[in-house]
Amino acid sequence: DPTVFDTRFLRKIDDLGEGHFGKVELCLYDPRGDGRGELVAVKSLKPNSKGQLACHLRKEIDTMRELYHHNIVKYKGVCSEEGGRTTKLIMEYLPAGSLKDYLPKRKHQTDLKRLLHYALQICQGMDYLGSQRFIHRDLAARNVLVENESTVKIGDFGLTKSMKEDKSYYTVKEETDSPVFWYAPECLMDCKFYPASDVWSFGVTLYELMTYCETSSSPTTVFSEMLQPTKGLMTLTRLVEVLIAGRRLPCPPRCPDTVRELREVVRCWGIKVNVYGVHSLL
Ligand SMILES: Nc1n[nH]c2ccc(-c3ccc(NS(=O)(=O)c4cccc(Cl)c4)cc3)cc12
Repeated sequence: DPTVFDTRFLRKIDDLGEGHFGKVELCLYDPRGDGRGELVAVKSLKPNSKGQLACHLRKEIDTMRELYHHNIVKYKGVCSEEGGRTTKLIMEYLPAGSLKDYLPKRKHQTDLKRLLHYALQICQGMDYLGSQRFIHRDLAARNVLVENESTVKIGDFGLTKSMKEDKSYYTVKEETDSPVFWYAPECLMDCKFYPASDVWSFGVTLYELMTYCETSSSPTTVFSEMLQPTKGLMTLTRLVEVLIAGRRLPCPPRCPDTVRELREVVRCWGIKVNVYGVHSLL
């Protein structure tokens, strides 16, 4: 079975990213032992992670197994260790890394047309995800990978949830280390995630694209300055207050009005009320 990887032949080369409970590593899978094996990206839990997190990773694996799209990172298989008690997710390796790694270094070679081409591909990947009745819940530039200067792929599904047949949203039970500055108001206020919540996060990701993912202009930097000096839970309360007051991330320099309108007025951060929970900001 080509989707089963033997841990004996998996050798770590580098770190690719780290979440609260997991990590993504670049590994060489070299069953012939001649150093000419295949480079893969391996997602695993950090040591001493609690049992329920192993269940989360297995659910992420089950999700990725079902996804086939040009703008979604390819699932390659799994690698089990410790007698099957721990499982690692094996994905295709994209050497250019995430938009967060790539854009700041390529600012002068990336024009508006290409930024919007990336935005379109993120939409195409997310549209496919929605068509499979999944809500991503963590769309952000750090989770969008660059295959080459013309192609990007959604690269992490750690918070992705499937909507039950009879439901149009997902209720969060417990959440740690939440990417609150990418969250729509209904997520912050009611812990409910709708497909439209991903649209809000796409608006924040579009803002990251238009600022070339520069840390000085990042949503975290800008919102933290906006909310000073709150900390912890107060940040969440204060963030909801400023969003209800109508404040938003600023329009990046040289951002065309059409893109600003897409983000702020028409689709992503619009102040709308409807039964489907599209940003139920009053
Ligand atoms: N360069 C790559 N090729 N294939 C990949 C698959 C995933 C990733 C990846 C995807 C997402 C991240 N974002 S991240 O914020 O580091 C992250 C978030 C949640 C959980 C974890 Cl373990 C890591 C970091 C790396 C990179 C590559």
